[in-house]
Amino acid sequence: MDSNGSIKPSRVIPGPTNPMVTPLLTDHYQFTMAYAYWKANKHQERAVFDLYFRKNPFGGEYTIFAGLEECVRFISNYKISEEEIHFLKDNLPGSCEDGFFDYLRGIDCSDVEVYAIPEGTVVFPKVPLMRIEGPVAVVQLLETPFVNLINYASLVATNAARHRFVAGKSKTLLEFGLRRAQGPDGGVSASKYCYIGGFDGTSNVAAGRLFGIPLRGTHSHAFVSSYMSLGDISDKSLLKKDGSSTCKDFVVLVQNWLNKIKWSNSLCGIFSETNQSELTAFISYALAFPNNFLALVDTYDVMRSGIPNFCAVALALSDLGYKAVGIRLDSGDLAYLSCESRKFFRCIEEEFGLPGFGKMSITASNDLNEETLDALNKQGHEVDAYGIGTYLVTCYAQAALGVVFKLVEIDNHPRIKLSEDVSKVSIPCKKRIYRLYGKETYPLVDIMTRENEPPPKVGQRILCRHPFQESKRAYVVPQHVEELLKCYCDGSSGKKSETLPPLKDIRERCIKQLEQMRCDHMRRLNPTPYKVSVSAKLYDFIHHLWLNEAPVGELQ
Ligand SMILES: Nc1ncnc2c1ncn2[C@@H]1O[C@H](COP(=O)(O)OP(=O)(O)OP(=O)(O)O)[C@@H](O)[C@H]1O
Ligand SMILES: O=P(O)(O)OC[C@H]1O[C@H](OP(=O)(O)OP(=O)(O)O)[C@H](O)[C@@H]1O
Ligand SMILES: O=C(O)c1cccnc1
Ligand SMILES: [Mg+2]
Repeated sequence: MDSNGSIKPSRVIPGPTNPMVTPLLTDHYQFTMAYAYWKANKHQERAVFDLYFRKNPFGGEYTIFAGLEECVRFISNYKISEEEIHFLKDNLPGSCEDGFFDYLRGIDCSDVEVYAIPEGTVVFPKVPLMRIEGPVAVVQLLETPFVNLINYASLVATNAARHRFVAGKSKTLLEFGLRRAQGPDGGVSASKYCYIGGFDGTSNVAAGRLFGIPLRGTHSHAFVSSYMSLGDISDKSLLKKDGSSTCKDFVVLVQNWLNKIKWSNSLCGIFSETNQSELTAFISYALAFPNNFLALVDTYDVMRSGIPNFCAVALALSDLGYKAVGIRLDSGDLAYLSCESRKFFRCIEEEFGLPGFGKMSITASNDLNEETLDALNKQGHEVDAYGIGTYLVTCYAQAALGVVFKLVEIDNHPRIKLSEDVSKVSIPCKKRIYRLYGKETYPLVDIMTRENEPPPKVGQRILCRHPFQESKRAYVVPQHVEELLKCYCDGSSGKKSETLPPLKDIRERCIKQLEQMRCDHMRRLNPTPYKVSVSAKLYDFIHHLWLNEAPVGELQ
């Protein structure tokens, strides 16, 4: 790592985060195909594969590309162990010759070139996110793990970005999904990629340690209901924040405040007796964390118990020089309850002359998703932070991104995959991708060209064609041209490869990228599709190859 935390290509790149990511984490057919290539002495033919997806998820018109670092870590450490070779021998047809296993033993991916769009970039359908070039048998073995590593990562990062879009820039977003995620890898991956997508923190301690994501959390209903009465508190003393003296009985101080609130001018009549087990839990938590007091206020009754109890403890803490953090609401009408809680806090601020009390932080949770966040915005609310779990990490609204890995060239021969469904026809050739920016600062169109075409130039008009629809085309005079595919693994070609940036930089890139998109691509309802095009030369070539490969039908 250098001083910015970047991993230099000349240094050792660590293995994948998940130790389950090994050469065997692939489909059986990749090994049988590898054997058939080997048997036909075709295994060393140089193949180019594109990894891309066909449709943006969640009914949107953009996707966040994520998972690249794990792919680079995987192939930089690729080695089939002796024990794995034995397993393969036992599990491939007995007719497989020993020479094949010697070949597998020698594979290390050092001859595989990986070009990719930087992780955290906003990307679009059909555009290769990664271009993988190497011996056909080897690249074929990489298909399944690469698709696996990109699919969920990009899906959940996009989901996070969409939640951020609805919540707004100023809100704190916390990922609380570990318990509901699809297994341990789902949980840890969700924390990593939601952070990239714009979340601020996670409750997942393992993810905090692995990736340095800020750890955040409150407490649960079980903590509140585990206390019975004020008698549960044995040590009632609390040292003042400045260390000058100790309050011998913090419980009495809290009780006095509760009484004052109850009979105050502005709050009189809102509540009578609050729940004493809840009050005990809050006091206990404040004694443990006087600097970080945040209370879950909905266990019994938010306005008649949770909020007054919280305020009494916060005011007592304030007497001793501490500043409470705020509350969490986890049920009921979150718009209404957040507004009522805010009113209560403001009354306290005014009544007792405590500047800042009205701004106490309000966190909301409970089955939140894009729709509920949108509904809260429409109704008006006072929530500062959201804790989001199930809908976010399980990608409840869409289960998979549908990433594919298609052969586009072998031994310098461009290849195409045809389909009845035009959207499924692959775009042949080893390609370069450019993002063209217009007069305003936002991107206008992505254009794919053949590898050896001259790149688009600033100020020079270029024809951008829809890859399959003849009539859809436009001239563009770019004000800025960005080549998207960068070299991450040089395949021993000696080309300069990119460093793997730290997670924070990927997150920042993602946030900046989203900010520069034209807003009609981003809106939730009927967003405008972003244009993805090919050069005139590539267009002609696609259709030439298409005609060449498609058999002519015969009508009878
Ligand atoms: N103001 C609101 N507008 C729209 N949806 C809301 C609003 N407030 C909360 N919600 C959502 O409504 C749902 C309420 O869930 P549910 O009907 O299970 O009640 P609950 O509040 O969880 O009750 P309990 O926890 O007492 O069973 C949650 O998905 C929550 O995110
Ligand atoms: O609601 P999610 O978006 O999944 O966010 C995480 C949830 O997990 C916790 O409670 P849990 O759901 O385990 O219990 P509860 O529903 O009984 O509060 C927390 O209180 C949140 O409600
Ligand atoms: O810290 C929290 O409040 C939390 C963590 C995980 C799930 N639900 C809530
Ligand atoms: Mg819940």
